[in-house]
Amino acid sequence: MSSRPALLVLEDGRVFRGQSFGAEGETFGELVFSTGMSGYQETLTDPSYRGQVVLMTAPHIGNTGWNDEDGESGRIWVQGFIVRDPAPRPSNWRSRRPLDEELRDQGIVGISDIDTRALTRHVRDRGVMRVGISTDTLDPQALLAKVNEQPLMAGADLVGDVTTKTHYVVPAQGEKRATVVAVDLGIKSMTPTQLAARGLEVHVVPAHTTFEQLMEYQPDGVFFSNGPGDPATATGPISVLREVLEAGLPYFGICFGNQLFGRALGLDTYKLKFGHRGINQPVVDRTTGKVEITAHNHGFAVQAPLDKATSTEFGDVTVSHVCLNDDVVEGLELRRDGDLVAFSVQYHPEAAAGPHDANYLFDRFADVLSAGKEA
Ligand SMILES: NC(=O)CC[C@H](N)C(=O)O
Repeated sequence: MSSRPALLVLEDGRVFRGQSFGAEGETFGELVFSTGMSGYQETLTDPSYRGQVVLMTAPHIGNTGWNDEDGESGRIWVQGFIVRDPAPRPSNWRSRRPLDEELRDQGIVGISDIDTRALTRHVRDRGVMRVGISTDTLDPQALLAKVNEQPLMAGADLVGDVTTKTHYVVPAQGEKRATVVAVDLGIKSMTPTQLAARGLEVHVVPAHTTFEQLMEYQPDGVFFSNGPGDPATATGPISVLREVLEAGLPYFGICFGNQLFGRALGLDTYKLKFGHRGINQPVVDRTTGKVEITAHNHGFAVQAPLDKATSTEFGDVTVSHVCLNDDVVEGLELRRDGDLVAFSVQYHPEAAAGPHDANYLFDRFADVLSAGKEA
């Protein structure tokens, strides 16, 4: 591992000095922290982290190395990576190479050996902000000047960077129950697999697909994935989603797909002070009162009244799930004449990395699709 010095400067001028970790060079982005004790490979490869520099609050990172199975996509998407204490040697039967080597191969600039607890507390107090990490510019004022030139996450339209260029099909496993179009706003590889495991034939399509193009696949329902950036900028997918709801097609959305659902229904989204990122966030299902431990990665959220339904042109929308830490909206349900027609969650039922408590939501979508086909 390199012992070259690296510098980290926050947009408010706070400075941390550490060691180069991963690639050498310079990088910028929005600094966010993840509290997951495990799952760094999934975090690094989650397309929703486009534009962000991720700090792991767990101090010892890299223990299980890098394997060929746990990636959520074909590459690392984070803009930079911050750890306290990198494991010098991976130890796991699936490990193919050390994390540091993989970061270097993919050109991801990181920093280690800094007080990640102090940095996390700073972000919790002041809110997320832009950051720069460099092994080249070791003068804080010079790096700060560059940090201040970077774009903000509010207003960032990043879906075009991560979406698939072409349509592809993930065939249904077992007997086919229905056809789904999954709009890729930054989809993770295991999400279509989870849908296919419920007997759904999944057509994954680029983010800019129009309603007419999407209907050519004759879907029984539509799915919108997770994705990076500010949901307010995704005006194209939002208007497609309004057409989907207008046509009465069942809908399921995850994370960004929850935020776009909210916006399609006329609700607002807003930026959280420091977001939710980790794999042990408690969420209550307000219908059953059951608590789920869930995986989160979101910096924006939907604004909706918790205690009453909001009537919209498409039906009545209610908040189905709420985060027990801070009452943030974590799920929405749209009913027409009492029947569930569309729903979404702000968290990650695909559970990569993370607990499987919320896996039932994929079953729920398959059931809504089957009910729609019978009607
Ligand atoms: N994982 C996601 O889909 C993230 C959605 C959005 N970019 C946010 O930060 O809130």
